[in-house]
Amino acid sequence: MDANILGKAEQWLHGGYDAETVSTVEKLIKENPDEITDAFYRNLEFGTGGLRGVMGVGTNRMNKYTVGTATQGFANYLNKSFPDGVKVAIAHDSRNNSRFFAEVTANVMAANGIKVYLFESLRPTPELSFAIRHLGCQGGVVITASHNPREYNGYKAYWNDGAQLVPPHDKNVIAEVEKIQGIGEVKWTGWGQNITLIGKEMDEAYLAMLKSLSVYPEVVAKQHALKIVYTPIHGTGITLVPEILQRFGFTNVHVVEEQAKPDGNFPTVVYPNPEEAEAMSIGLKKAAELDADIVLGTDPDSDRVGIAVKDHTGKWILLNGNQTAVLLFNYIVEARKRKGLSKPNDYICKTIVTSDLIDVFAASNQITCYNTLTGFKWIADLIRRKEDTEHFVCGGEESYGYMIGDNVRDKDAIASVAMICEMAAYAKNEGRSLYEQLIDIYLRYGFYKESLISITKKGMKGAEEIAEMMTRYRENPPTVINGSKVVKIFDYEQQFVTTLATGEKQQLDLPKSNVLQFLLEDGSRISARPSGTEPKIKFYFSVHESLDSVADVERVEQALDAKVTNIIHDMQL
Ligand SMILES: O=P([O-])(O)O[C@H]1O[C@H](COP(=O)(O)O)[C@@H](O)[C@H](O)[C@H]1O
Ligand SMILES: [Mg+2]
Repeated sequence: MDANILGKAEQWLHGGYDAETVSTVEKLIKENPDEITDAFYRNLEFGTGGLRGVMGVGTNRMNKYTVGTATQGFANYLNKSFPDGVKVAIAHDSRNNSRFFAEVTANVMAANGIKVYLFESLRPTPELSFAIRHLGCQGGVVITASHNPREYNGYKAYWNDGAQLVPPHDKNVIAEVEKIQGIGEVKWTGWGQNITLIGKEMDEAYLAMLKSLSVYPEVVAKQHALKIVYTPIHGTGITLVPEILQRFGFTNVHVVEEQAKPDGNFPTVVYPNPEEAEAMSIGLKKAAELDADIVLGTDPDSDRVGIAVKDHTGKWILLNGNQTAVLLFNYIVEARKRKGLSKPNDYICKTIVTSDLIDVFAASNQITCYNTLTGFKWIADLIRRKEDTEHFVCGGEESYGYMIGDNVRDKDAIASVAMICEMAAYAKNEGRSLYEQLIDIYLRYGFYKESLISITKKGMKGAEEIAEMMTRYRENPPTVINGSKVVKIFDYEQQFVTTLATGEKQQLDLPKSNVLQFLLEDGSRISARPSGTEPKIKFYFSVHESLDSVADVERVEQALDAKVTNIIHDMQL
């Protein structure tokens, strides 16, 4: 075992750690050097969605000590940044230990003289973002590892605009954390001082804001019986999704009972992630039994939502995040036009790994579409930078996250569920399904097909392998993929795009990030990046063709599927 790592682990044998932690570390040092290596080789770092790690002992794990130390660092930074006084809001999801970590966080913040608003029980992440703005807080925290597997937990940290920390704040918080010499420097106990429990009143304010997003309440009133199946997948969605659907006017909502109870063991699923077909399977079964119109599932902290609809043959299909995003954007942009609400400085926003179809849609509708790095914090950052000059309409990304309006500065599955159901009701009222609506979008702008491959590589060794894969692609990029020439390479780490035919390099106007994209002559786009939330490398594929008639859907779809298969083969994945 590396002597440095062992040294770090041995520090946990003294210095005030509790007896159970000490004996666990002792045992692991003797019996499981691999686990000690992974648990201590680094400190938890801010990734795409905050700190995230497996729960257990160690500096690279989620436990009372890493949560407390992170909070002490965050508190120090907040106190320095806002010398006139600091207020924070704290929430948590349904994961094991989430309440405990939320209370640790509240204690440490309060002990540092910070006024704390702690949600009395589990709540969706977007409500926390809303609460920060509503209460005029300078910061906030949600204890959640979102859709990660059950052994994980995490720490989403927010700034005063209700958005997750972006540079320089994330780096500055980490710098403060690194100054902390030992757990003795953490002020652990602030209970009784400065902690106010919040709940019902905040729910009411948030629900009222959500209700104001509705564009066609009169259509929902007509189509109130739209048959909706909803699963919270054992997460926080149960606290507000049925309520907002009722307030929007829907009367035929069926919650998947087997997955209604919040439970950090997520007993009915392998991964509590609506991106996984398996997590949606009980909902789909129920929908088939009921002959429902739509199925929706939210992740444990209710910031992402997956949906399923029926195709033209009546078969249930799961839509991916790109498809849902384009449907939703199309609905909102068209509705704004029809109602005369559009403004010349309206814009929409998505991430660089989200379908180019949205750029095409935006250009055809004379609305600006901005692209940011992966991570909703970057969309929120853009909104803040443009809030005095441009008007944000909606944003979204391929990983099942969407945001409507800017009252919440993180993706919001509560708002999304309500608006997706309103969109389905609107389509139904026009005598069409969401599937038909999607095909119509393809007819207008092109048939785009996206798919994602994630390769899991765990631990220190896995992280090194992922870094090596990225270096290989960077140093030895493919020149032809599936018979189509690579025409441009976007390297977001080096911050330039190279046109291969001329060798010309152009600057990319985004912060540095380890992402590579290959654009092919036929318009296909392949992106590669290490995940910032899980030990994975992700490859995104996007291919497209024009679609001339509904009768062609099957043929074009097969051709696009074949294209993706060939690309994956040529990339040797
Ligand atoms: O995990 P969540 O739902 O909090 O969401 C977070 O992580 C997702 C996955 O990130 P990565 O591809 O780096 O794993 C991002 O797409 C998302 O924008 C971010 O807010
Ligand atoms: Mg989530």
